[in-house]
Amino acid sequence: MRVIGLISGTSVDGIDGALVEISGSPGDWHLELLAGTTLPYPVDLRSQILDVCAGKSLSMPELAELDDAIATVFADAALSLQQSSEPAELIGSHGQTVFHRPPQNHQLGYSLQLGRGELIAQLTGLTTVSNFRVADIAAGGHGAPLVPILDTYFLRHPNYDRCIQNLGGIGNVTYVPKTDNQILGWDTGPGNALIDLAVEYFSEGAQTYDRDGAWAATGTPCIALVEQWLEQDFFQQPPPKSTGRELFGVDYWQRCLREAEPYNLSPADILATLTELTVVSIHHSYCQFLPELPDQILLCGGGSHNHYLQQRLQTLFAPIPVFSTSELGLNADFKEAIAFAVLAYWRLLEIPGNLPSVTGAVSEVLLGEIHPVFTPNVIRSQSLTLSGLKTLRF
Ligand SMILES: Nc1ncnc2c1ncn2[C@@H]1O[C@H](COP(=O)(O)OP(=O)(O)OP(=O)(O)O)[C@@H](O)[C@H]1O
Ligand SMILES: CC(=O)N[C@H]1[C@@H]2OC[C@@H](O2)[C@@H](O)[C@@H]1O[C@H](C)C(=O)O
Repeated sequence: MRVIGLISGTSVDGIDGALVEISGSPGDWHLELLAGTTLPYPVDLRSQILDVCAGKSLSMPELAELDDAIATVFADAALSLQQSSEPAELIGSHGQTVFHRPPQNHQLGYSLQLGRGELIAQLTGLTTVSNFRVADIAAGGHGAPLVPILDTYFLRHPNYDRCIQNLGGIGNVTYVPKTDNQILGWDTGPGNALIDLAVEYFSEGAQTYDRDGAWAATGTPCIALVEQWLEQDFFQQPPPKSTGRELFGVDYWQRCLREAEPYNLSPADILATLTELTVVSIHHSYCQFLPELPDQILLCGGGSHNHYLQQRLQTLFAPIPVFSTSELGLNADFKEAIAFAVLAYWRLLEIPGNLPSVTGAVSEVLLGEIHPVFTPNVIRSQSLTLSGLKTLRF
């Protein structure tokens, strides 16, 4: 089946879309990436989303308008993906996280993704699965990270214990041992979110990220500050754990800037220090929470293009090799989008998509809500599901 996966992550840079041909059966899935695209958000919409992530209040009508504006851009990404390829049959849309609160004590977590699936279905004419995190949260889990199940199926190696490290706005790891031992995974802390905020501040809005890590590479990290920041509770907390811009967002960045003042650091030094926080927090969490260090570290997400960050990881983890999932055939830029295509497909097949050993949920659950396409007097998705039933032996 040809499925489109869509996501905008915590960097809020735009919608990553992947058109994927999925075939096979449980235990023997096959994936082919037919097309990938990144559609940047319109500047105004991006700044509205970032304001909401930073705590700005919205009235209910404003919330509805924002939800639909995001859904419309997601639908545009799905439509543009099909312009030069055969049409898709299904969409899995993660949406845009604007608020994430992990579960605490006996209080359920809360995670809100905007860009409603029913509007994407209407605008694209394709059945759309969305709201992937809520079922895991209802089962007591964090609802994140969800991509580890994809890593498990597609990146397990018989001879190597692997860590797959995503470097998005937030960083997260999947530990895939060579044996049938338990898969582990958690959010490691900041990925690029603080680096992006610093670049935007120091370039007075002219740049939004440190391309290839070139700016940070001209600075020197302040190790005393990194050690001070690493003492924070989140880094010491054992998995399951998840986080977001609520913690590693604007307030955190402003605190970093204040705490850097006594050290008289240049912008390049501050960028190198924030990059070092990402690197050291990853190393610290592997050393603390893995049964043993892996044989290989595979990078994905936009931060895998940051050469300085990659070199610092390589130096800290030497002699463990650090390289991109793209080198193994799983596109590092579209892996998350691919994952939501796969999860949508599994939702139709009624295959659970969460890993309780990662999210902390009490059980496996079906992820995602199915939004059919309603045309006058006909529910289009029924024919899709019925033909699916035949070929997939529902
Ligand atoms: N060439 C590059 N050099 C350095 N950094 C880069 C480069 N390309 C992308 N990035 C970084 O990657 C970020 C986007 O990464 P990605 O799209 O994986 O994040 P995301 O999906 O929004 O986040 P998350 O995975 O946390 O949900 C950008 O904000 C930027 O900081
Ligand atoms: C709530 C939320 O959107 N979490 C994101 C975020 O970005 C990276 C990390 O934190 C990860 O836990 C998750 O996204 C990916 C797609 C996941 O669920 O695996």
